[in-house]
Amino acid sequence: MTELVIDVRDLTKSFGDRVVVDHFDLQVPRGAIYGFLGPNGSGKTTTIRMVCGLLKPESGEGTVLGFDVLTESPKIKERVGYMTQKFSLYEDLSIRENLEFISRLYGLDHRAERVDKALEDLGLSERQQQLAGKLSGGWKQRLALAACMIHEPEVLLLDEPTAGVDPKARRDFWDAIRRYSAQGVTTLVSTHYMDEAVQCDSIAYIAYGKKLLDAPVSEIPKKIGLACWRIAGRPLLPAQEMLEGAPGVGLVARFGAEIHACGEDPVALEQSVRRVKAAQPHVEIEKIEAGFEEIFIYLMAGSHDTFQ
Ligand SMILES: Nc1ncnc2c1ncn2[C@@H]1O[C@H](COP(=O)(O)OP(=O)(O)OP(=O)(O)O)[C@@H](O)[C@H]1O
Repeated sequence: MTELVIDVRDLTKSFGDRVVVDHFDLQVPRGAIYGFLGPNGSGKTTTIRMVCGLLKPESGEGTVLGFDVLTESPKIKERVGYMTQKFSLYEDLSIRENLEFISRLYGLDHRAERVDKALEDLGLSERQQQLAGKLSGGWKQRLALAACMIHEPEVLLLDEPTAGVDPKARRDFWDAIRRYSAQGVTTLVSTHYMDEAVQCDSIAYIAYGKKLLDAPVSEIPKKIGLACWRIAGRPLLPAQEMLEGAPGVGLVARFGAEIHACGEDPVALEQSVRRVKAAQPHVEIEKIEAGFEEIFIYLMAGSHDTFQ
C-alpha cells in the first residue's frame, strides 16, 4: 500500500464567524509533489499551517508522518520544513552564517556538515561568504530553501515560494525540489504560476475554503471537461469583446495571435462562438481540446466554483 505522508480529513477552521477552511481532505503519498492552487484568500495558507502543526483545526482529524495533527503537533513541526510567503533571512549575515545560525537555533548536531550539504544541494557553496542582504531574489529563495532543509525534514511545505522570482530562478528552484522528491521528501506547494503547477504530480484546487478538485496533473483536463474553441484572424479585438461575458464563455484568453474561448457548457459556448463568426466573418473558428494551460487560467480566474 502507498504510504501517505499527509493524510488529513475534514479539516475546518474559522476566523470569527467566517469559515476559511471547510471540511478539507488531503492525501499525499511519500515523495509526491502536490500543487495547491486557488484564488487569493481561498484558504491555502491556513490549510498549510494546519498541516504543519502551527494552527490547530477546530474540527477534523488526520496525521502527518504518522503523527496526529490534533495532539502531536510538536513532533510534526520538528519534521517539516515550512517556507512562508515572507520568509526572513539575516541580511547582514553571509549565506553560510545564516545557515549556521539556523542550525544552532534548531540545536542540530554535525552543524558544519549539514551546512556544507545544504550549500552543495542548492548550488550555494561558491557564494557562501556573500551577505544575504546583497543577494538577488532568486538566490535569496534558494537560501530560504536551504534553511528549510537544514534539519533534513521529510515534508516540505512551500507557500508561494517563488513569488516575484524570474523564470530561470524558478526553474532552478524546481530542479532542487525534484531532487529532494527523488530522495523521498514529500512537498506541498501553493502557487499562482502555471510553470510551477505543471511541475507537480497532482493538484488540489481550493476555493472559498472547499476543495473542488484533486487529481494528477495529466488527468485534470479530462476531469474538468472544459470545452474550448480557437479563434484567429485579424482584427481579433472585436471578436474578443463579443466573446467576453457571452453565454457559455467562462474564459477568453489570448494565446499569441489567437484567442481561446472556453467554458463548461459546450452547447452555449458553441452558439456564442458561431455568433461571433457570423458577425465577424473574417475570423476562423475551430474546436480544440483544452490543455492544462487553458484549465490553469480558467481555475485561477476564480470565477467558476461549481464543477465537481
Ligand atoms: N489569523 C487570521 N485572522 C483572521 N482572518 C484570517 C487569519 N488568517 C487568514 N485569515 C483570512 O482567511 C482567509 C484565507 O486566508 P489564507 O491566507 O489561508 O488564503 P490563501 O489562499 O493562502 O490566500 P493567498 O493566496 O492570498 O495567500 C482570508 O480571507 C484571510 O484574510
